[in-house]
This record gives sequence, C-alpha cells and structure tokens, in this order.
Amino acid sequence: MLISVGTTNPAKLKAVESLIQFEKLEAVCQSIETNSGVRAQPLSDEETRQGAIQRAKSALEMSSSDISIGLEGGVSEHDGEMYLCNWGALIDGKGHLFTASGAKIVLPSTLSDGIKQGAELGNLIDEFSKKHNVRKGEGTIGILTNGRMNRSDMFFHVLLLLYGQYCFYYNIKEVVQKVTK
Ligand SMILES: O=P(O)(O)OP(=O)(O)OP(=O)(O)OC[C@H]1O[C@@H](n2cnc3c(O)ncnc32)[C@H](O)[C@@H]1O
Ligand SMILES: [Mg+2]
Repeated sequence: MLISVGTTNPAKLKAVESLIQFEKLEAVCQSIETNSGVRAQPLSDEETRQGAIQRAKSALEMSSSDISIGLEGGVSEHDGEMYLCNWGALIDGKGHLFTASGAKIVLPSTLSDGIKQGAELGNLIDEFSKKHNVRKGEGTIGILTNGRMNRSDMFFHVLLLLYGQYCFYYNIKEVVQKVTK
C-alpha cells in the first residue's frame, strides 16, 4: 500500500510512520510537497480544515497512492481566546474523504497578539521558546504542555481518527462525505 502525505514536515511524517507501525500496515509513506491552498497561517477551524483537505487532494493528484493524507495546523478563536487547532483529511483510492480535528490548546497572549499582527505561529513559537524549528519537532503543543504532548503524537491521534473512520465505513460499505464537498 502506498500512502502519500502532503507535507515535508518531519513531525507530520513521523505521525504517519507511527500509524503504519501501530496498524501493522504493509505500507510505504511518500512525502509530497503540496500547496495547502489557504494562508500560511490559517485563522479559523474552517480554513485549517480546508488546508488539510487541499493537501490530501494535491497529494492524491501527484501520486498513484492508495490513500492520501493532509495534516494542517492553524488557530481558531473561542470566547475571545485564541487556540492552536489541528485538522487532518484522508482520501481513499475511491475518492472518499474523511476528516477529523485534533487537540486544542489556548495560546498565551504573546503568541496570539503576534498572530493578530500577521506573524506565523511557527516563527513566534521559536522566539517564545528560544528554540529552533519547534514546528518540526515538539511543536507549540509540546512547549505549552512542558513536553507532555508533542506535535507528532497529536497528529498520530488525528490519524487514528481518520484511519479508524476509513476502516469503519469501508467495512459497512457506507460513505459519509464525497471529495467534491
Ligand atoms: O511544512 P508544512 O506541512 O507546511 O508544516 P508547518 O509546520 O508549516 O505546519 P502548518 O502549515 O500545518 O501550520 C500552519 C502554521 O502554523 C504553525 N504551526 C501550527 N501548528 C504548530 C505547532 O504545533 N508548532 C509550531 N508551529 C505550528 C506553522 O509553523 C505555520 O506557521
Ligand atoms: Mg506550512
């Protein structure tokens, strides 16, 4: 089985490798650089979700994979507070689309103020944590939980939700969403 993933970010790719291991899949993971079709810093759940879907669609178009995956990070506002949000999309060989979101965590005002001024979280979190390329490693979620969670584990959880739905609907031969939606 070939699984294409619309990113070159090692934290996201590690999550897919973890899924392959966990599910004992005979699969190869192909990393494909894709355009998310949304802003580099998505500012809502909907925009982040669309980014994940677009990445999965592009990865499918650019490969002959059995399954394609898109993972996207962004922020969303709830009750005046800004949260880190995460979305994933999986498209199977028949063109069926599955989506799921991941853990959310509130951002301190230093980060949310910077994002409101137009900066990208990836750059802000490096400055905030005095580390380099946090987005490719533990991620903002790692920094803000003092290392109890990390970006790969968070996306691995999203992937379980995606792959789990794929298995569930495939078994009963039902499909909830179409790619065209
Ligand atoms: O190479 P790609 O796949 O684009 O990976 P990315 O790290 O840029 O990740 P996203 O495009 O999905 O995230 C959108 C923006 O939010 C930042 N971001 C999102 N989640 C993050 C996290 O957990 N840690 C650090 N930065 C994060 C990221 O750096 C971008 O500026
Ligand atoms: Mg990006």
